[in-house]
Amino acid sequence: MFDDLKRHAAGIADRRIETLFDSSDRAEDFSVRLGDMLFDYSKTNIDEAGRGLLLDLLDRAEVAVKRDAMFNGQAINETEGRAVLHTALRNLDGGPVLVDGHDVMPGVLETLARMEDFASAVRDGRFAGQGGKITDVINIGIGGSDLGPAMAVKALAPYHDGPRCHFVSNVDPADIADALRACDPATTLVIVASKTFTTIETMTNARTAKAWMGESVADPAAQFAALSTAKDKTAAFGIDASRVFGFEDWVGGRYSMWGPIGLSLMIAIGPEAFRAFLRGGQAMDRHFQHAGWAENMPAMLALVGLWHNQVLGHATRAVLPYDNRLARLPAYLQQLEMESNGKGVSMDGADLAFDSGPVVWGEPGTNGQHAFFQLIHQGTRVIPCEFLVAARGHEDELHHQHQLLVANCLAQSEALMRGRTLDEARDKVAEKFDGAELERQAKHRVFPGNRPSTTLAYPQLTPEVLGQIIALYEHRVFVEGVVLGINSYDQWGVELGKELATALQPIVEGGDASGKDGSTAGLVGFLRGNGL
Ligand SMILES: O=P(O)(O)OC[C@H]1O[C@](O)(CO)[C@@H](O)[C@@H]1O
Repeated sequence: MFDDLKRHAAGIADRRIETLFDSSDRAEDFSVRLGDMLFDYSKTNIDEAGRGLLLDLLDRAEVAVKRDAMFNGQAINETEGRAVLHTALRNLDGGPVLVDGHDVMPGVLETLARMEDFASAVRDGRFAGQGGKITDVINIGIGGSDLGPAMAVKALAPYHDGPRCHFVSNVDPADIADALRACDPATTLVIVASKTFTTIETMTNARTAKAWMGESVADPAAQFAALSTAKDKTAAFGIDASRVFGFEDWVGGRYSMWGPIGLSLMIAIGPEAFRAFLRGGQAMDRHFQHAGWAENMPAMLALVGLWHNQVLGHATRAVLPYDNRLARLPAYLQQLEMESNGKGVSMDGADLAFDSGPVVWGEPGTNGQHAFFQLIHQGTRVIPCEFLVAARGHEDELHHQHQLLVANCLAQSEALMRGRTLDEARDKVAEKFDGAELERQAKHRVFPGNRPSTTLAYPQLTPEVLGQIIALYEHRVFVEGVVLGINSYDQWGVELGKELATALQPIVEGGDASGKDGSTAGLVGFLRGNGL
């Protein structure tokens, strides 16, 4: 799949990225626009020929056919026999979407309307707790039932005019305990978010929250809502059907924030702003479906990823939002990308002949600059960086501070590309040192440069722009997955640990650990000896 590209890469191995800018319109040529969003990949070593070979991948993998199959509701999640239709959740004014001949859109729009009614009632007090208007919402969920809304509530803080939102995910009792301590049970709404309504962490925390509420109010279940595909289980938990917001198995957990799983976000920012978020996602869908590949933002973002990870062999990529409210975006993308494309076999069960998706990690700038950027600039491994930056923040009175943020973002990608030569480093320290000491000191100040980065730039982090960004990354994952020939929509790799945890529970509660391996038995013994 990648042989031609690897040969091409070998041929340009010594070429420096900045020399590509000798052609004056490179910045324009090697960037993609959607409305007022810009994806700039000119600071990579991709040239015209390399881009041509990358674009060939899309045809060879029949990405267009598979993209259409996804939007048309075919069961492209082959190992689970399911369609993949999170796009239907934001198909606000679109046409019918058929699954097995049945149009899912009336159901999607009806659920959206019910969510809007409920969110409005919570926000304006028509739905109240047993002690009055809802002041706090606790979303209990994990993975895709947590990361999306948690990331988005933080991202859209300037639009947050509803009750406070708390997100509890970890089975570590510290997580729920901290949230409960901050809330009054009589004015708190608990949302249990779980596609399956079986996830051990979520169900354990939900029971803890119900017991906590039961100590203070007469009818704790009346202050619970549920977001799930499993209505029998939400009923068994005691949550009235009027506060259950269902979805179908064609919405994957990590793709689910556009529907009921986004309820906490909708309560926080209001139905109108939530619709703007959906509209942003839908705009990216339309672009992905209709733009030619070279002008197609998700496709080009995917090809840049494949170039860096599968062709050049860089094992990780850093996501670096110079937008502090996107602090949870790297964690969100870790699930989206790594749970989707962290697979070792292709769709037909054959061992993958190349690397699976990369390790994704990151932190907002400028914080990262004072932490791990040292390694990105001077470490021996190349880490492709993906910057995100807005033209303006929401703090108009502090715009000068925002400008400083932007200067830092642009400076980092420039520094990564240009680096600093030994001669330049010598000049820096020539006044202080001479002779062998000058050489030694200068060496430490050399930056190899030639390190690739991309920048996604947008006017402001509005709900609509956030929708575009999230849908952009979703489609990127799809394209990369299709080219790699894997199923991006299952997650069998999370099962073994879950099974072993279930088997270990009776052992950590005092059972016999002798059947376990020496390390596990030893750790149980140590922890027991220290209060387990
Ligand atoms: O929404 P649920 O069913 O509780 O699942 C939570 C998360 O657990 C996973 O299944 C992985 O364990 C994720 O894919 C999912 O987002």
